[in-house]
Amino acid sequence: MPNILVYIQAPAAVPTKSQREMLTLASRLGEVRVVLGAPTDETALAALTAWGANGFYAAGASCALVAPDAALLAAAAKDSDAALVLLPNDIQGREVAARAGIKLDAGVITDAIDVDADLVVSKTVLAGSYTVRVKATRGPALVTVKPNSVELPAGEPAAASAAPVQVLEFGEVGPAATVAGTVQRTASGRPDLNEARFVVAGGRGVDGDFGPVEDLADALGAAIGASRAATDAGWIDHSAQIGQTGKTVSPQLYISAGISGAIQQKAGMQSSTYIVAVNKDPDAPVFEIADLGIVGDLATVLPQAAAEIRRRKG
Ligand SMILES: Cc1cc2nc3c(=O)[nH]c(=O)nc-3n(C[C@H](O)[C@H](O)[C@H](O)COP(=O)(O)OP(=O)(O)OC[C@H]3O[C@@H](n4cnc5c(N)ncnc54)[C@H](O)[C@@H]3O)c2cc1C
Repeated sequence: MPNILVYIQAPAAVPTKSQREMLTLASRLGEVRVVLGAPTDETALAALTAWGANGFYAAGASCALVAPDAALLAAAAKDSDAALVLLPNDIQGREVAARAGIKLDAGVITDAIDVDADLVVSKTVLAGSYTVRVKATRGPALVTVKPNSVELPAGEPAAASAAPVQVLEFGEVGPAATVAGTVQRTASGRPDLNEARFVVAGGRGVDGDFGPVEDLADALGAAIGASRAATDAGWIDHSAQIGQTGKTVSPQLYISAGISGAIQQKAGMQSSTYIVAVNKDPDAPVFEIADLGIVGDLATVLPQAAAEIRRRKG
């Protein structure tokens, strides 16, 4: 059985969905060890063990920055003779993969949606228009996995006591930077946009009022996204931007409201499983990729949808 490493950037008492997906995928393929990107406690270690970790690698000194995390990951890959390393497909995961790839002279594959038993990786390319199968020709393959790609087992895993932690020393990693303080972001109560199963996104068509988008998102339990026109207008924070210069999401359901469907917007959402578009212009390009298109005013359509969802939920 090959040794597989999973990089867990921020371990917590309840692993995030994308962390659980990486652990589920890794457990299918081999013997799993987790590389801890930040110091943590017994509760988080026990939760990760329940999801399949057989051991942990931690840094002698505090990590949480890309340079030391990449050094720790490379040291762990050498120590475990790993055949595969899974990382999140976000900015930090990709950067750690790239830096560790250079240290290990190993192949880096991003945007993965699956890995088979021969460690052949399926990944989406060209804004989700194609799926290709690729294999690293050198080194442990460093693979960043897109959220919502791996089906989780039904129910919670049985509780487990924390697997052992091995502390690795890897010397100076410079440039000299350290975390001077940490402030946790105030939780919005909505799912994280990167890994949400449902996303409702608004564009210039909301005309400054994200109320209907927020209301539908809350009825569905969805995250909120936006086009660049909406974030540039200051109607919503830039962290909500989806597209070529924003986030890439692939939820099971993406509801696009008042967004024309420019190529740069499609680049961030085209691989969503089911796309619903609401636009008052029947010729809007977004309808070309929509599974369900609704021609209408979002200020009318979205509240109706939210009310019907709430009625059905009881
Ligand atoms: C290098 C580069 C990078 C870019 N990166 C991104 C990116 O990451 N993400 C991104 O989104 N864009 C990006 N853009 C911008 C992109 O080209 C578009 O300009 C942008 O996506 C348009 O946003 P929009 O669809 O909200 O606005 P518009 O194109 O103005 O479309 C608004 C739509 O709302 C509809 N509408 C209006 N009122 C209503 C209503 N009441 N009800 C229903 N529908 C209504 C209209 O019919 C129209 O189709 C980038 C551009 C460049 C050049």
